[in-house]
Amino acid sequence: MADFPLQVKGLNKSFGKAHIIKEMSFQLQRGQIYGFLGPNGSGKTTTIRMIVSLIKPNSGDVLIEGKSIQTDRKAALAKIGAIVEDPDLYGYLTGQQNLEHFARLSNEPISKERIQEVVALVELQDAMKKKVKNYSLGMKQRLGIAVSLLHKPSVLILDEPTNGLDPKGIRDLRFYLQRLAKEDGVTLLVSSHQLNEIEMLCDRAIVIKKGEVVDEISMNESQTIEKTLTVKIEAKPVKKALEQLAPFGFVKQNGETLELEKQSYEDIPTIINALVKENIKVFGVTYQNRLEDAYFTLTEEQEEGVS
Ligand SMILES: Nc1ncnc2c1ncn2[C@@H]1O[C@H](COP(=O)(O)OP(=O)(O)OP(=O)(O)O)[C@@H](O)[C@H]1O
Repeated sequence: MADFPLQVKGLNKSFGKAHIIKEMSFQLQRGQIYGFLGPNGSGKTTTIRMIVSLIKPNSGDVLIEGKSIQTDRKAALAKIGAIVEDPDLYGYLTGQQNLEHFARLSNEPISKERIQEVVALVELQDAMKKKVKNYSLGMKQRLGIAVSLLHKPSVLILDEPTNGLDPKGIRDLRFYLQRLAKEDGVTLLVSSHQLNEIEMLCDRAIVIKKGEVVDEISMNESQTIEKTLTVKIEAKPVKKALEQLAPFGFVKQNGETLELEKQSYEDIPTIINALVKENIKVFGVTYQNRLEDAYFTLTEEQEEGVS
């Protein structure tokens, strides 16, 4: 039987007359990392706030490990961890003191060993005696994750966790989160606007628009199918470039730009070389990956058909 630690069932939410979330339903498989994508204002944060019971839906339910957030709230929340807004850390306390403080606040007893475990998980051992006000943003983010993991949740929800992180911070975070999923079987839902990051981090992505799920995309497919890029090339003379690109696959001409579908990243230099060696002038090369393509198709082009 399929194992879904988080099930969102027919959620609706209105603010005043505005119907913001409409029959939102999706479910997450255990140990998988899900991206939660959608344009600004599409309802990601509102949905997440309902999942973690910060606000009440008008109708529908959320089941966490089968427990209803409506009728069995305490049991449901015992299995979920989240960072929705900036984690509420105390700057004048050390990392260790912060963790001890949040451990005391927890409904369930949390052992000293568990504190050490979560510190090791986010690799903050060396920073435990340091005051949090002296932490980098990435370290604060990791401490926030450690706090949210104290009570051993099986589902972890992160709302735009890479906001403000530098590239190294983003990469480190990705490694911790992937380890959590693969080694500890934690199921993650991560909202973000960084499509490349979501593609690297996640197994699947749920795409929403105007408060409704429009699709669920598997990232594994895009990783296993090697040739996923649409390469766009501006080159002159266009006709000659078109001839040179033909052996690489289907070429679409869009004004001065040639679009070569289903290419792999590693092939880009070979493609450019084929043009340059024929004295064709290359003015620009861009590429779009599959998630980006899918995202824009789902959230923009459909717009005309709707409303
Ligand atoms: N408390 C509230 N009162 C009234 N309207 C609200 C409230 N919270 C959210 N909204 C509205 O609900 C809609 C969805 O907002 P939400 O923050 O969930 O979107 P989002 O997908 O998380 O956006 P972003 O990507 O910009 O963070 C927006 O139109 C927002 O103005």
